[in-house]
Amino acid sequence: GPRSLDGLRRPRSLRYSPHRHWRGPPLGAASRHPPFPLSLPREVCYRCLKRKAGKGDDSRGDCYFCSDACREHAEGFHGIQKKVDWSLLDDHCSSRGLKYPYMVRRLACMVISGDVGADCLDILQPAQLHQGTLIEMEEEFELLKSTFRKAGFQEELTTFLTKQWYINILARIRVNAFRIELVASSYEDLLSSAVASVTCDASVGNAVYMLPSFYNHDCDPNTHIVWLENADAKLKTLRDIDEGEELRICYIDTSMDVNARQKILTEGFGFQCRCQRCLSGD
Ligand SMILES: C[S@@+](CC[C@H](N)C(=O)[O-])C[C@H]1O[C@@H](n2cnc3c(N)ncnc32)[C@H](O)[C@@H]1O
Repeated sequence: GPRSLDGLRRPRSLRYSPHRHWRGPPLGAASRHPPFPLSLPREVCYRCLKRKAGKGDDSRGDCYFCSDACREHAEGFHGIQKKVDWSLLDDHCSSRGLKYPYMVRRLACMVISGDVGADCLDILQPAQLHQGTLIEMEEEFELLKSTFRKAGFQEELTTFLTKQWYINILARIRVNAFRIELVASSYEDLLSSAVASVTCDASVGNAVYMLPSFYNHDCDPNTHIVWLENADAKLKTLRDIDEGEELRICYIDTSMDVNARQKILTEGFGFQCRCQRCLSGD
């Protein structure tokens, strides 16, 4: 059930106002998920997801970094990722429209390069997984493991990569990953993101954060997360919040009826919602 963390309770009342809440690169896994919408005439930074300034796509096939700092930070895991031929996994995921295996892949590269520990997401609450999902995951896991093996990585570098590890990570990513949609900065961007949202997913990537993962869901939330130019996020209050009141965000579209919301939360996120709105049948 929802745990409440003291850190997420407001020490003072909050006025309705934009409120910067956290900064910095997401921990664990941030990933531009291929197939990146080709209709988008812009690129985003491989590490922080910041948009490339200016037009054109002169870095096709390569990774774009918005700064030397991002390039340096990504050096470890990107170096590992570049040594591997990902075509089998890419084909598998793109034909099925899967995005989370890309996040596990990046995390695995981060573990191999020593950027993070294999247990870095263990503190997060996992989603409950159905049998069908578990079977799919076994296939993805075998593909990931054999891809590293074929690339000639020493066995001891990938001993953490067990079926249980894969399932453990996926179960956490599934309920804790944020879809990052950047606010359009220009009219052109607005047009291209409108095109993207019709043709495919408008998000530029997905990321797992630590503190924001502790926000429980509410179908009538009092806060909302926004991304402006990269994976740094802000928490905005949607109304006045009382002292001690729990800050809650909404994981889904609130305009759906109670049955549709419950279905998505159960099947997609792996939990049954027990917020006030659902309990009242609204
Ligand atoms: C992103 S985590 C939120 C933080 C989590 N409660 C914790 O203590 O780490 C999502 C998990 O919290 C629980 N949860 C969040 N909102 C809920 C709600 N409205 N009703 C029931 N469970 C909820 C579910 O177990 C879900 O899998």
